[in-house]
Amino acid sequence: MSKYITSSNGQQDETDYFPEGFVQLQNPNIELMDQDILYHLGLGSESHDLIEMFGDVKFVCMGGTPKRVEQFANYIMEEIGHKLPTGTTLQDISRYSYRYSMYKVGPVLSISHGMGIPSVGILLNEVVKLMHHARVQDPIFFRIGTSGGIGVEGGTVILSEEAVNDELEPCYELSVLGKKVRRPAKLDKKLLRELKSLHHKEDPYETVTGKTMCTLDFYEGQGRLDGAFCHFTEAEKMDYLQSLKKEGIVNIEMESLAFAALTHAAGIRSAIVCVSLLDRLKGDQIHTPKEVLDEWQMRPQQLVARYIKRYLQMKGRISFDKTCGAFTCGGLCSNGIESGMCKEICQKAG
Ligand SMILES: O=P(O)(O)O[C@@H]1C[C@H](O)[C@@H](CO)O1
Ligand SMILES: O=c1cc[nH]c(=O)[nH]1
Repeated sequence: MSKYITSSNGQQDETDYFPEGFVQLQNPNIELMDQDILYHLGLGSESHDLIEMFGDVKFVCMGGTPKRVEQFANYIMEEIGHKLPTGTTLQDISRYSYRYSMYKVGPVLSISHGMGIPSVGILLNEVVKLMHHARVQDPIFFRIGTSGGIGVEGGTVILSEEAVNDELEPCYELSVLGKKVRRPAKLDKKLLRELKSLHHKEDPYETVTGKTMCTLDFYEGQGRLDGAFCHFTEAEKMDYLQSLKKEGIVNIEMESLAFAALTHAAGIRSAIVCVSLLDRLKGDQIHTPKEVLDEWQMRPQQLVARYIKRYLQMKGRISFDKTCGAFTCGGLCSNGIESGMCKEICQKAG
């Protein structure tokens, strides 16, 4: 797996490899500190044994609301057959931060990120540091979200090929010391292909791929006519949304840029799986009944759960082939599973 380093000008080079897959921080100050307080998670590098608590994490799954991530934690627990110690229940590890919710189910962390780039950006800073302090190796991050589709029916699952800003650039811009720093908002292409291959033809919905536009607002910022403020016409809105469609934008949401850019900057493979709540070419308001929305929100969770299950199953099926002296994945490779994924697991087992 390629890893990235960021040079002092903020540009990324795909030239270096971080040792052993540990998550590296691009901040020399952290190692010099006596302790690192992950304030918004309610954790600290001295107050908690982060290696003991989180060292076995492989997947970090994020979504906007505390309810969704609690639901995902319970769902993935069922799916992977994870058993909690007798007499215990799932606990929100970050409950005393009163900001984000975090649940751990074996190798899976399920964390809420709130709404918008600032909220997901703060969280990602602390989760990347958590991965580093806990010495987690090669984690994979997913955003499990909701979005507005562009020419895409409500209930459709959308896998993001890349995240773009409202100028359609795959670039996350942040002001640092009063100067704009731009970071590429890249998602992992192989992970995207693997997720796409996990759509079943029996699934009662479509799974599509395309570009995701990330905005700073839900109303005017997404061309809605139904906010408290609106100074454009229906015709202007439709022209704008049609122009997005022509550019290959399939959905709009509010976190993808920071999510893609910060995971990429940290050398972490990531993917964004959102459900469309409506087709924005047909309206602005979300009329769909709550029970239907709840069912739709399960769809990205199901796809990510399939990926996690398959990954863990493959891990359990690794064996050593004495004839060729290599690790093989129990015949799975010849059954159409991406060889890169097998290699990654095999190398670890080796
Ligand atoms: O993950 P969620 O469902 O929070 O993502 C989208 C983008 C905004 O955070 C929010 C707007 O309703 O939904
Ligand atoms: O239209 C939508 C729906 C969900 N989330 C968004 O950001 N926009």
